[in-house]
Amino acid sequence: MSSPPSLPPSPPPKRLKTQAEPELPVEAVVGTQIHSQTSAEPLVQTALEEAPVKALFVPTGPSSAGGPAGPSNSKQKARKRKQKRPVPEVYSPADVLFHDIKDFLGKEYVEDTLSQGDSAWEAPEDLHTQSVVELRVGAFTVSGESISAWPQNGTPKWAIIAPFAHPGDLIRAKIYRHDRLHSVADLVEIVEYSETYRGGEGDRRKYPENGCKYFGECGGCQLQPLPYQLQLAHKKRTVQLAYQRYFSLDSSLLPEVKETIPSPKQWGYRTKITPHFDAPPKWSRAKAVPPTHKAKTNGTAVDEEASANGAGDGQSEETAMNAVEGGAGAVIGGKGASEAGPRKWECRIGFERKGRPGVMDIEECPIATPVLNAKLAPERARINDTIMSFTKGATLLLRDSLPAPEPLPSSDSPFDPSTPVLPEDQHVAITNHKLPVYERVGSFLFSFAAGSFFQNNNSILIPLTEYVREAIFPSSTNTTSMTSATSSVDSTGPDPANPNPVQAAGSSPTRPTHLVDAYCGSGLFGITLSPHFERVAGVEISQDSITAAKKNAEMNGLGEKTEWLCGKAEDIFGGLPEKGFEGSKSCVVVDPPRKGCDEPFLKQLLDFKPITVVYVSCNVHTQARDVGWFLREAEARGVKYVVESLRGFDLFPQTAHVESVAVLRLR
Ligand SMILES: C[S@@+](CC[C@H](N)C(=O)[O-])C[C@H]1O[C@@H](n2cnc3c(N)ncnc32)[C@H](O)[C@@H]1O
Repeated sequence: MSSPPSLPPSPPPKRLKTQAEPELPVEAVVGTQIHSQTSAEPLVQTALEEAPVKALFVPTGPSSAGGPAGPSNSKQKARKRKQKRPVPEVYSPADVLFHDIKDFLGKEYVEDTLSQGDSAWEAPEDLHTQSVVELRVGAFTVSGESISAWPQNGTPKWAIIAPFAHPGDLIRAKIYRHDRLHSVADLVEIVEYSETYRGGEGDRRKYPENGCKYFGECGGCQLQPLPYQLQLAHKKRTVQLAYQRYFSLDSSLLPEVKETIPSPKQWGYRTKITPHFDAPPKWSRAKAVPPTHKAKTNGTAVDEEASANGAGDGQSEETAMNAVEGGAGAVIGGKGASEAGPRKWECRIGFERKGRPGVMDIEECPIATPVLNAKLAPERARINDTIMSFTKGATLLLRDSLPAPEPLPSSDSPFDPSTPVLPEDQHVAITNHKLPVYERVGSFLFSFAAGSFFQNNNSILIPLTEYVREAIFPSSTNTTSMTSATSSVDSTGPDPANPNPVQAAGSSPTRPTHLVDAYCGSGLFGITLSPHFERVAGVEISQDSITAAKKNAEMNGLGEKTEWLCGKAEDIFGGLPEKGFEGSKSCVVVDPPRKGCDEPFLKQLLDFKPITVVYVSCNVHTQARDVGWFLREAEARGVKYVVESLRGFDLFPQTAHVESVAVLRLR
């Protein structure tokens, strides 16, 4: 059992007053540009000329530490020649960014430049790494960074990406890297805050007390400075752009993207956090106690994998030195520094920094639930006490759980849905990835291993599963789909007005009686939607997840009604027909990992030919690709599916992430 949470809730009160805040000017999002220019002054300033930079934002680029300014010297040139210039993998964040750049600079210009070979990689002559430039920001990228044109006067030929700035802001930014048709920069200063887009007292960048104290340095929560309604609008735009870019069929086949469904909790919602730390560099360990174990031997609280930074010893050292140069203070005193005393390495436990390697120290994370924040302090102390024994970096796991129910519900004595919902201050934090976590979703209780997948924002799971139900049974939702998805916070059980919707639907040939939960994990959709179906099957590739789903079904008294099938990727639907599941009476919920569905899966889905497909996705870009593929392949077989609705769900407020739900119906 963990100690009770002691941290106060973190939401900044001012931020919640969104009614009076401006609508998102859609043209300010990628796709349209603002190339306004207020100053006739030269907009480029090299680091040599530069006045001392006030550290408004922590510089993020790896080269921020300093170094020669201005035109490349011969070493730099040689390095440039050798530099590999990989074109980003399609659907990756870098590919999405390149689409942003393409939209911003103009498709024709970009395609023309790309066709000329290497010129897309050659930065304009007046733009050097280490130079500080003044920019009027033109747009937002999908990931929530700013994009500005270069040159600022005249036809834009190059884009500059800088964090933490908004369309319309006038900023100073320090270039640290060139890439294909763009440079990446640190934000040095906001000279003028855009009033149209943001501005006012609520602007967290002006009033840092309004938000997370790590904003400006931490790599997470990029959208945090935006009022919540603008975050939702940004995510709607992300869904629209993803389908414009990756759908591959005519856009007339798509409905308008609906408003993003908000998260009931915008702070303190995250039920799982995974802070990590680097191992101490060799030089710091030399004088300390010799290592007694590797991270891997700690089988409880530390994830067995090395840290997400992948930092081995050498890399840790480099990271630490970067940190001292960048002023983050991980190392005190330089090599052999006598005045400052012997150099000392400090352990940092937290998350990735924005735009630079290494971990930043985090004492609290305001998007995490209170019990996780309360547990973070003792976990950090425990690692700090033993840090010299780690030869590899590692990742901690903290997961919010209900206390284990006593007795544990079973098929003989299932979970009682009338059990009161426990208040948050009675939750516990689980740190061993093998231990079970318990979560309540409406009338159902779920259990899964702490290290396995479960959605990380419990507060939105009822609206999400309700929305999926309403999408499957549209006749009952003509007027209520939006309201009930946003307001139903108490239970996902049978509709009291229509307690047996399957029988009530009676003879309707298009009303599914069977549900297939594909990529079912521990059974979230299959179990929460079970009251509305005669039979439910979950299919999955992971045996552990299937075991958890089966147990969850039994715990909730659904053992008889449900089937949980562990399938091979190439035969994932194989076991369904013999269990009585036919496409003509089924709907399928599809919820794959970020890489989306593979072709064998989609082919099997098409062979199955369900009445409705509800595709829930944590990566709208691969979802757009898959939906396009599915419609095209169906058409080729003479089968017609239509995309009935598209909409984002805000599972991760303050971040740029959007969960997307597409509803496809057989015609
Ligand atoms: C995003 S999770 C969704 C889990 C579940 N629907 C939920 O909401 O909790 C994706 C799941 O897909 C499973 N998976 C990955 N590849 C698969 C495949 N080729 N076929 C079936 N399931 C797969 C993973 O094991 C994981 O449980």
